Order: sequence, then structure tokens, then C-alpha cells
Amino acid sequence: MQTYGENGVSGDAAADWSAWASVPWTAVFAPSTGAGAGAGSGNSKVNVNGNVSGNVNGKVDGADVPIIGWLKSGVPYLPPEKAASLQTLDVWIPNLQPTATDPTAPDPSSLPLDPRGDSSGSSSSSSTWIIYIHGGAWRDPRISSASFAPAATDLLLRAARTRASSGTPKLAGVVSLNYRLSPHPSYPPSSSPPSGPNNPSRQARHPDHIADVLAALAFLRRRLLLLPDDHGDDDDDRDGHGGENASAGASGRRRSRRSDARPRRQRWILAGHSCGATLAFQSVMDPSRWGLPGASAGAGAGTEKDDGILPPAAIVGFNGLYDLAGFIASPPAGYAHLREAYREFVTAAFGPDRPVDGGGKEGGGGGGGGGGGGKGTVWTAVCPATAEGSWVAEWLGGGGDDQHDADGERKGRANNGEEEEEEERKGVVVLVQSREDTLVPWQQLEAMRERLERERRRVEVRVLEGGGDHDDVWREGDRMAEVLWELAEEL
Ligand SMILES: N[C@@H](CC(=O)c1ccccc1NC=O)C(=O)O
Repeated sequence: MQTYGENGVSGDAAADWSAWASVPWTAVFAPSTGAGAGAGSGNSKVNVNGNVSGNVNGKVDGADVPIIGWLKSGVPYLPPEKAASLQTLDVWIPNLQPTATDPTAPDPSSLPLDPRGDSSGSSSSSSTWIIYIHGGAWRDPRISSASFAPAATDLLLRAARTRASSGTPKLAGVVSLNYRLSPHPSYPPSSSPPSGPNNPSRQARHPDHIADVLAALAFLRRRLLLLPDDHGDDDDDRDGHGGENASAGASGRRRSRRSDARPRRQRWILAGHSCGATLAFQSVMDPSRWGLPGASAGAGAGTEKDDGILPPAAIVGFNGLYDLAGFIASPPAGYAHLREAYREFVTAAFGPDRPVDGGGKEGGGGGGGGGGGGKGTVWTAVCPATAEGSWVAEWLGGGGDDQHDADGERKGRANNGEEEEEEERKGVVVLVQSREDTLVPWQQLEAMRERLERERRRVEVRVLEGGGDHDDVWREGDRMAEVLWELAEEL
């Protein structure tokens, strides 16, 4: 049995650091349009229409190949000795150093942020991180964090082009998370990767998936991303500039609590595909809904989180699942044949549907979604379109939709003008759905849009059409990258 402490927040900075440092950066080359010289990073599906010649900076087999970014793949987000094989994440950062010549390691100053607290990194105070959660019905072992590679590569290319033409991209970097999966009848853990007898990565049951996402987000908050922009100012962070393999002082990596009121402008976008979209919304809700201790990825209300990091400015769902009980109760025309498949994977992930027996939030929040006056059933309680209570307040902070002050003022955290301005911003929800999706119907988006209608003072909902079948949006990656890029530039 895995123990999580505060959702995996070990507080052991030395363990964080050794996990982070155990994975080297590898160069990501611009995908070649022609005969693949040196591309070697699995990006063949990315369309390359742009010219990044201003950023040619790597040599592969004697030829100049643009390095568009750097990748750490498979970073454990729990202490390495505890992490299951799917408790890892991948981080891509743009190459912002057009003069760099070493294709084996990024120039330290091109790192988004030196986790040792060195503020020489390029992490600008207005940079935006994109964090992605893959889909696969909580169980498909063929889909992993690597499924974000086409979109991530497209995003790096966009950053390289921006860098070559007009200046500094807003994009700080992108992260794709793995999380433990539930068993899949067609891909038994003993024979399908990640395989192994009783592989703990393939035995997950709610709330394990959410716990993993929260552990990954907590790791990122502690480790390298989303820092308040006074990083480097803390005395605590000044030691240990001995390179990535230097052993970390146990307290040295811990950023001290913010006491000043300098503005924070780092933003992040949380995105997910299919059940990854469900997970994205679940991860900003109060974890007590799932019986988990600790803090969510949201602003929360009354949680212990004190790192001063803002909640995600936007949540983006691609072909997302938002109302599982609704689908299974009455699948829309054209999707009825999927009812048993849905029932099967939802049961594998969440167990059978039954009344929620406490531990959740009180109903309220202007009427609730699925279960009348109570807490509904397990399946309604876990879905963002049907969960009771004001999870938007759990995401953005402040009171529920029916308690929220009309002038938009939020309690508790605003210390100065900048911050108040930050906090008056609406949360953005972007729902991207293809009408040609043969697995997830458009009605899932409609259920979510309806649920968010009563939160319109706090949340701006945008609906975008995607194309192709369910998985095309990540397989091709360009539309996914376009949506995320434009949002990152705008926020
Ligand atoms: N390939 C998956 C099916 C799947 O991913 C899926 C099927 C129906 C509706 C949503 C799905 N994926 C969501 O994450 C499987 O084999 O279980």
C-alpha cells in the first residue's frame, strides 16, 4: 500500500532533487520534413511548416540540426525507491539559447528555473507552463505521458520560431504526467508494458489516479515549476551550487515561505485528454472529496498549502469525459453500443456505482448536479459535470457560487494591488471536442458547459471544435498545440 502523506508531499527535498537529477536532459531536435537526419526523438508526426533556421545550433552527424528544446523523460515524482513505474513525468523546455552548441546538455541559463535557486535561469515572471494529463479510460497501457510528444514538439517549435522572429515566447515549458492505471482485461499487467507480476502501476483504483496526479503536481510545485517569482532571494536556497549531482541539503531545496508581497506572474495551464480531462478537473477539487489528505492543485479554502503558487489559470479538456453516470444511464444516439464498455472501465476505475457514504463535500453550491439533496453516487460525485458543491471555489479560492461577493472580491490572500488583480481574473475552461469522435459524444461537453453556466461570474467557458476521431488530437498534436499555445500567449 502506497502512502502519500499530503498527497505525496514528502517534504523531503533531497529526495526530490535526486529524482530530478537522476534523469538527464536530452536534446529535442526539430523534426525533419525529409529524411530524418538526427531527429531521433520520435517526432515524426509533427508537421513542420515553419522555418527555424535562425535557431540552428546543434550538430548531429556533422550536420546542423536545430535543437528546439530539452527533455527529461521519466522523472519519478515520488522518491525513486517508492515510485511505481508509472509515477513519473516528462518535462520539455524550449531552447532559448540560439548560440548554444553542446547538444548534450542545455546551457544552464536556458533552464526554465534552476531548482537550486539560482535566479540566472530564463524563467521570466510572465512565463506559462502547460501540464498535460493523458487519457486511455484510466486503464489503457498503450497510452502514456509520451502521447504528448507530438504536441510538445509542436509547442517547442512554435517557441523556437517566436524566439527566432520576434522575441521571447510566453511558454516556459510543458510537462506530461503518468499515473497508475486500473487493470485492463485485454492487456494483463503480466504481459503488457509496464509489465511485471502484480505491477503496482496497473492495479490502481480510485482515488489512486487522482492521488498520483496530485503527487506529480506537488512535486512540480516544490521542485521546479510555478515558483513565486522571488525565487533565488531566499537565503535557504543559496547553498549547493555544485551541479546536478551535488547532494542536496535537506532543507536547502525547500523554498522558504513567502513573506513579502511581490507580484507573482507565473501561470500554468492544466490540460487533459479524455479521462485526463476528468483528472484535470478532479485535481483542483478538494481532495477530501476522495478521502485524500492534503491540498489540491487549486487555491482551495482552508487547505494547508502555503507555497504561494497560484491555481491553474485555465483548464483545458480535449474530448473529455465529464458525466459518466449520465452516459451509462442513457447513452446518446450513436453511442449506445459503448454503454457496456463505459460501464466496464468506469467500474474498473471507480468501483460499482453506489450512494456516497460521506467524506465528500456537503451539497449546496446552488443546487448540486447529480444526486438531489445528498452527495449523489460515486459516479456522479467523481465527475466534474455532476459533482455536488462548488468545486469552482475549490479551484479558484473564495466562497461558493452562491456565497460569492458580487464585486468579485475574494477573501484571504490578496496582499497588494497586483495580487488582487490576479485574483479577480476569471478561471478559464476550454472545452475542445470533435464531432467525429466515435468514443466520446458531444453531449459530454454540453453537460460540462451546463454545469459551468451557474459559475459564469467566476469562470469563462470556451468551446472549440476539434476534428478527427477520439485520439487524433494527441496523435497529430498540431491542433492540441495550437489551442494550448494561443492560450499560453493570451493568459
Ligand atoms: N482505449 C481505451 C478506451 C478509451 O480510451 C476510451 C473509450 C471510450 C471513451 C473514452 C475512452 N478514453 C478516455 O480516456 C481502452 O482500451 O480501454
